[in-house]
Amino acid sequence: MTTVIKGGTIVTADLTYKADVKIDGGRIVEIGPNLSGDETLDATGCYVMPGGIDPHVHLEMPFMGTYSSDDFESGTRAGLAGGTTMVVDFCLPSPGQSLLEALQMWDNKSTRANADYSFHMAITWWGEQVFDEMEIVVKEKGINTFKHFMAYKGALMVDDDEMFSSFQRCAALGALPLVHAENGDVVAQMQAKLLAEGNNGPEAHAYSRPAELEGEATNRAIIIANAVGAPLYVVHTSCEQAHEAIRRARQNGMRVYGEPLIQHLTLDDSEYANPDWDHAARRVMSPPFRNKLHQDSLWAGLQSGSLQVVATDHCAFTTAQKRTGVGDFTKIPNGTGGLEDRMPMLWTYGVATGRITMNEFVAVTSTNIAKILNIYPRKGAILVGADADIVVWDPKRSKTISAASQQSAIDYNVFEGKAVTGLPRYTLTRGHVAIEETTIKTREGHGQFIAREPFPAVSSALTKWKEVTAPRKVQRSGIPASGV
Ligand SMILES: NC(=O)NCCC(=O)O
Ligand SMILES: [Zn+2]
Ligand SMILES: [Zn+2]
Repeated sequence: MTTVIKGGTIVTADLTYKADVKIDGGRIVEIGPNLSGDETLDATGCYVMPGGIDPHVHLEMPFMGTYSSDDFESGTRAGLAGGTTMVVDFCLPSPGQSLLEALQMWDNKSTRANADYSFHMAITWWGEQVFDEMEIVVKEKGINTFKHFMAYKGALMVDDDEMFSSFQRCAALGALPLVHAENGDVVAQMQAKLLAEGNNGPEAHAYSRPAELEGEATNRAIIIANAVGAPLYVVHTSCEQAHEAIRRARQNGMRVYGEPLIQHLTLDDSEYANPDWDHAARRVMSPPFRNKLHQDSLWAGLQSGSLQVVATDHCAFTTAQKRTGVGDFTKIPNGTGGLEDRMPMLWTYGVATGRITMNEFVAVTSTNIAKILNIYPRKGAILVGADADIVVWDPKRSKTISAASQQSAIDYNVFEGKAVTGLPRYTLTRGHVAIEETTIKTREGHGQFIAREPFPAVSSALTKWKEVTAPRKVQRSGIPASGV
């Protein structure tokens, strides 16, 4: 059966034009005027864009003694409702656990996904087994990205030694290292000091993770990546200090990418001063929300191209889960939701305000990350042959965000009460119409794992450059006698 999206304006990262889109077998088969098919979707007054890709989500994540409450079913349903057609989750081996064994656990969890997905592999410890299994992960399991937590001391954190070894292995395999950049040692000390001083509320979470600690760690990760000749992707870049490090590295010719979150772009640290403990705790995430100057920096990065991707780090915990940390902020599970709201919030606060163009919106919500993850143009494109992961975006549809009507499994929404204009009329996942305005037609299990090849071009360029600039022993004909 063929489907035609008719009467809309196609908006991609670099083009805006009027055309119909014909879909067959889950792929785009024709783009042009006056197309017809078995089924027609009316896109009059709408923009036809690549579905969003959220490269940073944690569905059913085991973390801080509990599991994040959205699983692959509710999480991908929430994503589709907001125009996101693919997510990338993080496979997290426990320290000492085989990467392949952990991957099997993540494979089991993801079978209920409504939309396509992929995994990043986390490096949570280092040894010969990890070194060997990284090759299998890249060459046989279709994963070309490895995540490193520079925070969460005593849990997921790795040190500089481990990062250097892992980044080196990434470079050799043509894989991309990712970092959560915060100085975990100093954060741990600051947490202990704040608690000892009686500062145990959710606001102390923000005090314990100042922007300088993110900037320092971002810079450190960049320097390590550069030392081994690896590219680098910095997740949830939240502040000017981290952005500055990324900007400087890029100006110096390094392949470093930065990913602000929609939460950091639109919500600020005044939330932690709320007298309602639940309100503040629901917004505890790492890095924490920052002030408006940092927000301006992140927006400027998206505008100028020094930051490339807007994600959510969707990691949703219920109020009951958050309350584990009453009396001790270090026990509040870190994470917030955002999958359903990323695209409408970015459209409302980005495109509708004139901060970014429609084409830039497409670039930062899908095309750039599709290229970074090496899945372009299968994903992130409106092109013949691409997967029909499409959002028919109605710039006039509006709503007020509310937990009462959201798809996420949790009982609140950090964007509660925000009025957004710009919502999906239809969201298609490989040709299946999963969302028709407020009607949910998702199919559990429809989502497929998207394998990602390594990056031969980037890694061979960096390796070549490393070789050209490598330290060389100076050959000397005569060596003077020692002076002693
Ligand atoms: N960000 C956060 O607070 N929770 C999820 C885990 C992570 O990405 O650090
Ligand atoms: Zn993180
Ligand atoms: Zn995360």
